[in-house]
Amino acid sequence: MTLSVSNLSGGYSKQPVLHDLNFTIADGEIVGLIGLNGAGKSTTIKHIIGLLKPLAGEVRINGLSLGEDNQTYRQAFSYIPEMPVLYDELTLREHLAFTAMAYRLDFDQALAASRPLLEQFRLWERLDWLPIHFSKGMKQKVMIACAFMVEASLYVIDEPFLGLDPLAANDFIAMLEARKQAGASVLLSTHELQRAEQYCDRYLFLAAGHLVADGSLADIQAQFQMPDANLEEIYLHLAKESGHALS
Ligand SMILES: Nc1ncnc2c1ncn2[C@@H]1O[C@H](COP(=O)(O)OP(=O)(O)OP(=O)(O)O)[C@@H](O)[C@H]1O
Repeated sequence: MTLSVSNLSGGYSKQPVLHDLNFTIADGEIVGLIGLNGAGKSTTIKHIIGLLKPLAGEVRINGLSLGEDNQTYRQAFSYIPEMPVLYDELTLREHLAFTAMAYRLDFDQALAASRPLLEQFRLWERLDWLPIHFSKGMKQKVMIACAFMVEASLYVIDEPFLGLDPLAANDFIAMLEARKQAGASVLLSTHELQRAEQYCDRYLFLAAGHLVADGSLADIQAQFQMPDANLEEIYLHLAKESGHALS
C-alpha cells in the first residue's frame, strides 16, 4: 500500500476542515480527488505532503508516517502544486539541479533521464532560461519536469491541467500512465471530470471535508444508483442532492 490516510481530521486552525477521512492508494493506482471549490482537496494534499499537521489521525506513505522518518517520507513522494512555484533568479537547469539535490540524485543522470520529457515539452533548448521568460503553461511544465525527474513511489498533484495546452495535457497523461506501469501511485485533484475518466482507476469525492464516495466509476454508479451516468453527471447529481452543500 503506497498511501494510507486513517481517521484524518485537520485544517488550518483548531476548527477542522477535514473530517475523519479514511482512504488508501495501492501501488500502481491513479486516483482522482474530486470536489467543489472549497471541498478540501488542497487541504487533504497539504496534510499528505506534511505542510499541515493532523488534528487527529495519520497519513502513511509506504507504511511510514512523517514523524517516524521525515527524510524517507519526504523522498517517497513528488509533488506538483496548483500554482507554479519558481525561483526568479534560478534558470530551468538550476531548478532541476535543485530538485536533484533535494532528492539526492546524480544530476547528470537525472537530467539525461528527463531529456525526452523536456524535449516533449519543448524545454530542452530553454534550460538556461529564467522563469520570467516562461509563459504560464511553460512554468507549469517546469514544475512537472521537476516532479517527474524523481522516480517517486507517490505523485501528489494539485490541479495539473491549469495552463497546459491540449498537447501538453495528453503528454502529461501519457507520463502518468508510464509511471503507473512502473508501479508508482498517483493522487491528483482535478475539476476536469471528463478527462479524469480517461486515466483514473478510482475517485475520491470530497464534500465539505467529508469523503462521500470512494471507488471506480462502476462502484460509484452503483452507490448512487446511476448505472449509465458518467462521472460529471454523478457529481452534479450529488451537488444538487445536497442542496449545494458540497462546498
Ligand atoms: N490557508 C488557509 N487558511 C484558512 N482556511 C483555509 C486556507 N486554505 C483553505 N482554507 C479553507 O479550507 C477549506 C477547504 O479549502 P481547499 O483549498 O482545501 O479546497 P479545494 O477543494 O482545494 O478547493 P478548490 O477547488 O477551490 O481549489 C475552505 O473552506 C477554505 O476556505
